[in-house]
Amino acid sequence: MMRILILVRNFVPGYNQVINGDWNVAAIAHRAYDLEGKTVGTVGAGRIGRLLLQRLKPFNCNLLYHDRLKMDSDLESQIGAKFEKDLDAMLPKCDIIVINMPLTEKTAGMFNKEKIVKLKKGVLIVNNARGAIMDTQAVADTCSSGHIAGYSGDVWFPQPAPKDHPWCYMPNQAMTPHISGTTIDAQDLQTSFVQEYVFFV
Ligand SMILES: NC(=O)c1ccc[n+]([C@@H]2O[C@H](COP(=O)([O-])OP(=O)(O)OC[C@H]3O[C@@H](n4cnc5c(N)ncnc54)[C@H](O)[C@@H]3O)[C@@H](O)[C@H]2O)c1
Repeated sequence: MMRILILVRNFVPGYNQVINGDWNVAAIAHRAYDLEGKTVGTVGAGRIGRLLLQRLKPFNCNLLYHDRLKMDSDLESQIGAKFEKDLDAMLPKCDIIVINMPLTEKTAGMFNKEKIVKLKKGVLIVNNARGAIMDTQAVADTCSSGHIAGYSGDVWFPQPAPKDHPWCYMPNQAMTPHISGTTIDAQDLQTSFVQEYVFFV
């Protein structure tokens, strides 16, 4: 959710302006949008994909999901997302695509140049899942050409990312190291799981 908002509102260049002592609102605003009314599609609607869709609901977006499995209709209507059986049919409808499926033999390199050009020109992509689901160079090239207007995630291939990884240098990226699961709260939770396990063995 945070990564979608960072891309939609063009947050990173604004942050960089403050660091550099600049003040140029127009330079940020010409690429900043409202999330309301945008079409957001998740590729994978398991635990993370569903939680994302639930969090997006109050933003009044048009929500789509592609998964191997359709949700039961009660859950689908509660979440307010429409199932798209055919991924290639969903891709051109989305202003924002979020990757929430596992890395498997089938999904490795799935988002290659051929797939990316099926996306709307100016699409924003958030990859929560695994870096290797994307074709690294295809993402860098299509960010540079402007077909992808913004790319964010914390997953890379390989990890740790080498200093010369193409995603470090491509325009309009909002990448971080792999930090999603390492908040203080998440570490506390992991510690309590380990303590519970040790107590029982
Ligand atoms: N960035 C991070 O720190 C971080 C943290 C947790 C998980 N992850 C990644 O996110 C992924 C999703 O996590 P989750 O907890 O939601 O997993 P999950 O298993 O609950 O959900 C994955 C969903 O993807 C679907 N899926 C599998 N193969 C597919 C395909 N080929 N096409 C379309 N859908 C497909 C499954 O049916 C399932 O609904 C994980 O596999 C993991 O790689 C990343």
